[in-house]
Amino acid sequence: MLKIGEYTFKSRLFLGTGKFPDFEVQKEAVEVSETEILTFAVRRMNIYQPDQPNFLEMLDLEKYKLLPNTAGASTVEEAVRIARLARASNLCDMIKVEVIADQKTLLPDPIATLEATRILVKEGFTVLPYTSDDPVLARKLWEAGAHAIMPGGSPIGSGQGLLNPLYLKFIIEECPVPVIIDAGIGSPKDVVEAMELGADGVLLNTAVSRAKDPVKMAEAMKHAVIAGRLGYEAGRILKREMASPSSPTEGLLK
Ligand SMILES: CC(=O)[C@@H](O)[C@H](O)COP(=O)(O)O
Repeated sequence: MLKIGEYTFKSRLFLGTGKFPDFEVQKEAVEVSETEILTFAVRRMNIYQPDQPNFLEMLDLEKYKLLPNTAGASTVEEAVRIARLARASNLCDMIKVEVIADQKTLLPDPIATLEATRILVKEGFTVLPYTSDDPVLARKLWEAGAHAIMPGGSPIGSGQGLLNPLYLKFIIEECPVPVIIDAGIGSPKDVVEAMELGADGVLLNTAVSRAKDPVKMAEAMKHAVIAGRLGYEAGRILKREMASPSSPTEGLLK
């Protein structure tokens, strides 16, 4: 079971809801993934235009915990305002803090992310900051009270997988709260790698929504999370340079 703040989840797959070809495919992909946590940009919601179509209306919201995110924010003030707006709209008190510093790399602003995290923790939110793979910053975030840390595998939407598994491992080993690898996942192989490193979960969007068959990919990601977690818990063998026969020959009659 995955525990974040006061919430408990069976699934360790967090699914983003952007860029699906249409609502039907999105609904099917979400269902088949068996995710329990859906993230979406508050700015993308039609909070101001309730008459406009809204993908949340397609889903059985009893089955999912919503994780609004502050995508689109580039300052502390914007991120905090978006989080408050999400809570005031009864979306959820969990918030993924995303403060983007650079439009080319979509890398997060470390200082603003830390500051927004401090403010939102004090206001009683369950806070999950999206961060880079910097272990020092990750420490500062959980010291500030973040309920989970979400380091990026590689730039958002790039599908490059885990560029710095060593630093991600440092974060995972030190962090006393769950670590969710967020962004840059390209295929189920990347998910297995993240989970085998010991990540508590993965958050992905583009790899599913832009796959040739998003529904099939959502199912593949579900299995990858389970396989990677099982592999981590089972404990892999050590890598060795030399071969070692699968059927030991010692003790056999000559
Ligand atoms: C949906 C969301 O929160 C994204 O900002 C997230 O970081 C996913 O990134 P990918 O699209 O690379 O999976």
